[in-house]
Amino acid sequence: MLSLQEVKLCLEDAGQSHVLQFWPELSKEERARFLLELSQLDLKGLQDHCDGAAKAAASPSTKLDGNIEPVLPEFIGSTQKSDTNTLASWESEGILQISQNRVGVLLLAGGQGTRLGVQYPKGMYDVGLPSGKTLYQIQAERIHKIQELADLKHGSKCTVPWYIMTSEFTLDPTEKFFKEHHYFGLEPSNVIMFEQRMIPAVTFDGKVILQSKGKIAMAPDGNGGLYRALVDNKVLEDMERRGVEYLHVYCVDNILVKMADPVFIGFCVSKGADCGAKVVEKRHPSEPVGVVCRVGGVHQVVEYSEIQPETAKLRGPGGELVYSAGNICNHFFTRAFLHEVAQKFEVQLKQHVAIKKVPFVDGCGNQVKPDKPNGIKMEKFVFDVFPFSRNFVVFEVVREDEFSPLKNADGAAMDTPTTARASLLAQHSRWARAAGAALLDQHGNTLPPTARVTGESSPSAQCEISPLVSYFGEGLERLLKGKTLPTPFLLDEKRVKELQAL
Ligand SMILES: CC(=O)N[C@H]1[C@@H](OP(=O)(O)OP(=O)(O)OC[C@H]2O[C@@H](n3ccc(=O)[nH]c3=O)[C@H](O)[C@@H]2O)O[C@H](CO)[C@@H](O)[C@@H]1O
Repeated sequence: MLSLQEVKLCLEDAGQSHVLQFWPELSKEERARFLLELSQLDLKGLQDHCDGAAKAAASPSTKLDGNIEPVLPEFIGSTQKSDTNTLASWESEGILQISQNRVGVLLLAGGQGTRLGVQYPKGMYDVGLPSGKTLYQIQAERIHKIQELADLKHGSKCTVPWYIMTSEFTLDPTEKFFKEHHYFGLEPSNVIMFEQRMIPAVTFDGKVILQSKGKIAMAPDGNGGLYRALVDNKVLEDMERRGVEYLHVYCVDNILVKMADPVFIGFCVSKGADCGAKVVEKRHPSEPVGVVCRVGGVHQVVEYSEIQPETAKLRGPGGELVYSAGNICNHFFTRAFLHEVAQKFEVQLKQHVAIKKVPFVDGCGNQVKPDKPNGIKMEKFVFDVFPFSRNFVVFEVVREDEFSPLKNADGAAMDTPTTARASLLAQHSRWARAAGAALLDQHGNTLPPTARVTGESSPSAQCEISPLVSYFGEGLERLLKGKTLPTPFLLDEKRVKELQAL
């Protein structure tokens, strides 16, 4: 730990002496805590960080759109446009890799979930399913199931390790939650939590913001902080020790996420890709999803906050959006590629500017909750490594099967607890019907097949199938064929036993 004198000098050099302006007022404990926090900061790089943030916020964002082109078809695989044999071969390849312990999953869970408006990590959210399961539980159970499917097919006893990137905001509650729930039946040593770095928020004139008299306002360094965090926490070494060659990286809030999706993994492995992204067709030009495209001939994602509206609105001859490859934050990486990124490219990753309302303490020591944006947070994005890939592929999937994110609180038009719940129940109703079941409403009337859920509508049937019973609709026919099922219907392991006993 640095001494107060050393910290003082560094802050002076960085033009940030105001950080210690309330030092005389702090208690002994507060001083010790603050000094520790300041010692852990990159004080040498502080001036560059502050100047860079102020400059980036002041300059208009670089307009990429002149150079933008869609991804060429030869780089795109698709679940909808491929025949059953091809899909089956990708799935087999993925399952084989999983059975050989070569696949891991990595959850990006360091975000603050501001839009959803909860004070706890988003993964702990319960969207109101009949089972009451949280996003974390659903994800854990899908890991269980995919391991089981691989073991059944190959006679293995495999593990899909679950790496979870948290931040100062999410680590403690996430750890506690997993402990309280006994890691949802997973082996704790196969659930590896690690923390991303935090960086100071800065005012428009390049000054570090004090959140309180003895604390700097810090924010996670964006989900692209992953690459530094992999090194800081020796995650790549852990992957190597376990023999994990392929990683499925995903964001926390998509209730339909297919953990270690064997079809996606199999597709990427068959193509010899080092990096891949799953996409869905964008619904409308202003949908808040990034667009996978090429800029100056190089694959990358142009984030929804950075694309020009005129570009987003462009349509092809058939009326389809030209930039329709909507990023769903589900990425494939080889360990070798991640290693190269960590060694060579991490420092080159672009910094994105987010202008936010950051609570602060003013010069007189008053706590202020600003009503308009006052601070700059710099973030790196997880997909900004795509340009460094030598063999990048895109995998197009069906929205109804794979993407329904939880971003906003109920009341918003889309991506809410209600729409997430509706998407999952509609998918499970489709599975039950495809397996040959009829679903009945409370009055005993047969419910019509669920319309394609657009996110806004409610499904007609409350049918939930535990991931411990089925991962993607498989294995249901022997249980449900010819059955008439009153809803709400919850197919969990207990119910399976009852059905088998009939
Ligand atoms: C930068 C990025 O990936 N943007 C994608 C993200 O946008 P979106 O703006 O929705 O991204 P979020 O803020 O939800 O973050 C995505 C994920 O990254 C995690 N996180 C975020 C910040 C951080 O410092 N640390 C961290 O781990 C979050 O916990 C979350 O799991 O998802 C959309 C799909 O739903 C995509 O269309 C966007 O292109």
